[in-house]
Amino acid sequence: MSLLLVLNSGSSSLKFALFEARDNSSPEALPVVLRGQISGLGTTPCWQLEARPGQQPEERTLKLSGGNADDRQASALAYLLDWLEAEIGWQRLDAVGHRVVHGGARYREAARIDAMTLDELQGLSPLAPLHQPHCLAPVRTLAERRPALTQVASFDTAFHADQPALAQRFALPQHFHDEGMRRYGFHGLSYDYVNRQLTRELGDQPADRVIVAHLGSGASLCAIANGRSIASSMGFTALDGLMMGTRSGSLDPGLVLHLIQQRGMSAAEVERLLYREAGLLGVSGISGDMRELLASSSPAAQLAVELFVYRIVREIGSLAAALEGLDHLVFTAGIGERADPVRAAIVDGCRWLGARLDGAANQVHATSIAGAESRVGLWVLATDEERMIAWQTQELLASQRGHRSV
Ligand SMILES: Nc1ncnc2c1ncn2[C@@H]1O[C@H](COP(=O)(O)OP(=O)(O)O)[C@@H](O)[C@H]1O
Ligand SMILES: CC(=O)OP(=O)(O)O
Ligand SMILES: [Mg+2]
Repeated sequence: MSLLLVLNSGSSSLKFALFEARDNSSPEALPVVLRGQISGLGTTPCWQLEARPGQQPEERTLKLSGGNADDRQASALAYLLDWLEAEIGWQRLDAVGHRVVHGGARYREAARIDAMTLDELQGLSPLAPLHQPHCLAPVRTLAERRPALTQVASFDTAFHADQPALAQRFALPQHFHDEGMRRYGFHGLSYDYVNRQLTRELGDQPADRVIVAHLGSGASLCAIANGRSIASSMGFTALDGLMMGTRSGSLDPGLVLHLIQQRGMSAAEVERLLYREAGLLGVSGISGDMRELLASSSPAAQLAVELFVYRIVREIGSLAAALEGLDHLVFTAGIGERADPVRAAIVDGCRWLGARLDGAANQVHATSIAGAESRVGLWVLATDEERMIAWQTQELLASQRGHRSV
């Protein structure tokens, strides 16, 4: 059996999955051999392994060395690589597919990683400091341990690469744009997968005007018209747009200048504030984890959740304008799939668009949560970035073997 290993470094988790490689399959058809994650890297690290044939699922807290999130990411990776080596052994793998958050202007589709690619992708780290170093760390480690192993990068940015020119442009002189300073958009593997699932739900009919809300530790929205990304709330970096677990999302660029010029903050201090000390964590002063905020009776926790919802509702308005209307709103990722009160508040804010919730369906996280009178389809669809990465990896290998699968 040929096996594909997938590694997905998010801002609060390290996810992994092992798939059986099968040519000519769709992403949905790839059989999963095992799957799990180390979650809660910013709070309480937890090891989770999904049930496998004849085995119970595992879930336990994990003691990881390191005082800060970066150190915990590194020890989570070391723990996982040791576990994988003992569990499957590298020699059984066809390839490893990695989620790489930033592909810049050059990487518009999945790519095999060689030393030059790795250096180029490493150069994009300042544009995704919470992700890019952690996405690339396992590539380096595996290249050292198993130099013959094929490694592939699947990009968060690729799904957005063909957005209309206006959606990609900042209001800056042309040369900045030519030098790569433009809106890229992220979470593209998730959007691609979720959009496929919506199309299946609609009887293989791509919908005209869709907004997908990927609400995890990182959060963004994507406007999808007939299957193609036409705008996203994230831009040049994954700091833009919505309020997130520890990221501020969009704020007045004049505020950044103020922090530097009037408050005397260094660039590194501003980066730390906006990426790691803001968002749900900064506003609540309690946690960047939505579960903890929903369980808290503190007014600051309530304010953080209200602001999170308010920003999403306003951004939905913006993307609905870009789409000239809205037919379907889809919730996905950690918060989108599991936090029914957050979904209910967002849908309430979208009543002006004709959205009406089926409260009972929402509470049980049903696939369709639209009330009978809703003019907008409302959906909860689980994302599967690992599956998209496995499929893209397999497609790339097949095309390089000279027989592209369909
Ligand atoms: N039952 C739940 N209720 C509310 N929020 C949840 C629940 N489960 C997970 N989450 C949220 O989902 C986030 C993780 O989402 P995920 O998509 O896995 O993030 P990432 O990939 O960015 O690490 C956590 O930070 C947590 O806030
Ligand atoms: C791009 C991004 O923010 O990813 P994540 O949500 O996995 O942190
Ligand atoms: Mg994620």
